[in-house]
Amino acid sequence: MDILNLNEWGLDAKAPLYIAGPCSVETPNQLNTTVKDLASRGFKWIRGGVWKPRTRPNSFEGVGEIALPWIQEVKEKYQVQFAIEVANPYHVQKALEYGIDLLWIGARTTVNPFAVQEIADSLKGVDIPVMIKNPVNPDLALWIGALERINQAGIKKLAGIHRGFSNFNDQVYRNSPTWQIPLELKTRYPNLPLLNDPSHICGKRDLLASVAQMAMDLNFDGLIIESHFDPVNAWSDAAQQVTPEVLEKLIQDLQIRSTSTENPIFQSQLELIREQIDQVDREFLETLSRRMKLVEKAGEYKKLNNVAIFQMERWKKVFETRPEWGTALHLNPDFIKELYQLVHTESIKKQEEIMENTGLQKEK
Ligand SMILES: O=C(O)C(=O)C[C@]1(C(=O)O)C=C[C@@H](O)C=C1
Repeated sequence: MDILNLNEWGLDAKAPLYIAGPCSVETPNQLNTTVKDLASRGFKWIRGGVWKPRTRPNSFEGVGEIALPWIQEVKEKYQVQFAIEVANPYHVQKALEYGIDLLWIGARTTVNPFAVQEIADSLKGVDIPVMIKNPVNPDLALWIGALERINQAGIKKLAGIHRGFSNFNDQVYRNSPTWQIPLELKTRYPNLPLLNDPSHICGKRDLLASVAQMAMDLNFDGLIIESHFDPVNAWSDAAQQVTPEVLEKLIQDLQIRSTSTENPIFQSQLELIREQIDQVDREFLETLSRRMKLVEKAGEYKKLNNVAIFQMERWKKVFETRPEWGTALHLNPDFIKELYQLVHTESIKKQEEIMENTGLQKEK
């Protein structure tokens, strides 16, 4: 993809870029009060939903295009850049008509290649930054596909927004962060600016700071956070918005880390640690390979005796004891559970291969 760095956007956009503002634009007064406060605290990029795709009907779906002249007014009054969500070519047309500075495509639109393509077609020949939120489901290819469609329409001021992924029963987050997906995106497209949206990941105010810090620790290029002058009475997403004052404090408290350092002592120390990690990984893989050889042996033995691959009692025991052993070694038991689930799946696959090479009847 042919993408520009944030500092090449020519819009005073450099990392970390903070975009703050209400979930939805509600009234001229709500917009004015919130933007005035944010601008006085140095926020130059404001967000505000005009059209709101909601999961279920009968919830507030945004005030619609009547908000656009209100936005124009606050942009002028407080000298801020304004970002809104677009979900179809009509939204794009209206946003451009009213001088909106940045467009974002929401998670529910990113999942639909037809919708994204229609937006892309309506952006041909237009020079405006576009940010694309991850699709609601954890599908990296779909996210990349949307970025490619918009990029192919000639948009080089392009960025991703990580807003987390829908989940069935995450007890902590509204949308599971599943950090490995945005990290994989960044690995594949190192110059693609990537923002984090703690508001939609957290769903509640008290988690915002920790997720925002995690994003900074992982080298995200900025944050898009919801802020409302009166969060509790917000018409949408009341639980996850914070006042401009709270937001300013949250951002001041963030530890911003650099990607690397020129400090030669740091470099040589890190190099030393990495050599040790290489060595440990070799030993780790040799151990894993030894385990797999034993699993193969067990598979051969089962084949000879026509015994089923899956041994529930044994597996239950393994799955119970390994997290305990891990805990004693200061390892996170949930991590060990995930690890052993993968290991067991691989064991079964290996033993399946062994069974398939036999003339004996496979038990189900
Ligand atoms: O104990 C066995 O029977 C094995 O084959 C090993 C193993 C494992 O990976 O630990 C694999 C499959 C069984 O379901 C249970 C355990």
